[in-house]
Amino acid sequence: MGEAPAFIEDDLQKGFSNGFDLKSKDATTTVIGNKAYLIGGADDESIRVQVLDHSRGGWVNPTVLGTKPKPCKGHSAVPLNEGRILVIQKGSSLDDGVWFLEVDTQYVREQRKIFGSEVVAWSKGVKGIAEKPVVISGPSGVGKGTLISMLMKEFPSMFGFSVSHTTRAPRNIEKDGTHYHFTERSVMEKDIKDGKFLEFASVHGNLYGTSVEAVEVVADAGKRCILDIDVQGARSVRASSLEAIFIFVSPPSMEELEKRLRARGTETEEQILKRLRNAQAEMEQGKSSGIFDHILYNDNLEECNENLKELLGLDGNVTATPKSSPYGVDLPLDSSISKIDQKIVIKCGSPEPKTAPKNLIVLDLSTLKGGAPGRTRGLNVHAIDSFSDELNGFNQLS
Ligand SMILES: Nc1nc2c(ncn2[C@@H]2O[C@H](COP(=O)(O)OP(=O)(O)O)[C@@H](O)[C@H]2O)c(=O)[nH]1
Ligand SMILES: Nc1ncnc2c1ncn2[C@@H]1O[C@H](COP(=O)(O)OP(=O)(O)O)[C@@H](O)[C@H]1O
Repeated sequence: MGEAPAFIEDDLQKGFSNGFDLKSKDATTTVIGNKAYLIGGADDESIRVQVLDHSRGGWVNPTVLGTKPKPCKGHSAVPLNEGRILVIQKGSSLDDGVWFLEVDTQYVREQRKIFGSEVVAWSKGVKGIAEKPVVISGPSGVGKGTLISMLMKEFPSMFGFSVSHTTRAPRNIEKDGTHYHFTERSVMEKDIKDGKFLEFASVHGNLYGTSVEAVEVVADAGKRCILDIDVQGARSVRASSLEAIFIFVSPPSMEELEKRLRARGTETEEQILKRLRNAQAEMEQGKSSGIFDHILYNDNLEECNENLKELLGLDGNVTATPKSSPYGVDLPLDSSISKIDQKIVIKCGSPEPKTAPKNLIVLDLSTLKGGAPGRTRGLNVHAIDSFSDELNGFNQLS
């Protein structure tokens, strides 16, 4: 950050004069350390990013991960720290226009090792913090799906289901996009390689996985996410940056588990035997791996449902967390931006108290959570006028 090193200035000049593929006049250049990040122009229907890396001998097209912003009518870019650039899209609504380009966060560093090349990752800025997701694991036939359905039926506005991807064939009653995203193995493998999955595992001979988007859309809807995933998946989530509550559902006995699995009547004999064999290992791992915060015994279904609600703090009078309301503010086309500590001030138009009483937008970044490959949550935004006491310290503003 700060002044660009002289060689970067040189290379930037060369980059432009060499006609490096920079078509947009709205592009910005942000220097962090020994690299410059050129943001602007369209690429695959998203904003293009190019990196000037002196140690690699010039401009490189990085692998761009995360959910990408659509091209816009210009943007402002502000380096926040060594790892992230704040990008504010002009002319969009505040709900859609605040983005973070991660250039050296832990996630980006990990992905750089995997790809063996330059990596940057986009993450959308979102208001409010999501409640901790609930991970539910347990052997096939123990009653996970039944318990989750009961919970979602009783608290429809509170919980949302993380719809996994799987390569297994749909059962009769299962709908694509509701129970699972049924998918081809080759497509899913490519998406895994492209970093679109939070976790994945091979279970009973099929590939299953939770996409980053599956969890984020539930949180976007202001709901608490429930994941029904196997023990390997739970272990991966435990090791990830997603903070969750981990619950293992245990059957009263292996005989009862077999009875339920057979009574459900959705698997062939061969599949049932495979699931029962895998159940042994899952039970051992579930009870001793240290992954799970709670073990729930599903003997009597009603009792188990009550115990699950108690674990989730739903046994008293509860009200759903209200969904955060949209900002209802548009980011101006013509604006200037200042940063002090963890606050950003966007100055819109002229500071006329009568005609533009709330002409400044303040983004408080001190409570940010999450990040690429998912959303960056906890953005705190409000509008003030330029005579507000809150501006003390924003001496860059004229
Ligand atoms: N790791 C992982 N496991 C999953 C995912 N979705 C489902 N599973 C697990 O895959 C296993 C098989 O699920 P399914 O085919 O629906 O059969 P069922 O458990 O017998 O209903 C279960 O243990 C699920 O919890 C996922 O996205 N990731
Ligand atoms: N406590 C219980 N007692 C008896 N049957 C149960 C109980 N819980 C679930 N079941 C039944 O067991 C079968 C397997 O349940 P399901 O929710 O599909 O399991 P999972 O999602 O863990 O594979 C279903 O037919 C369900 O109705």
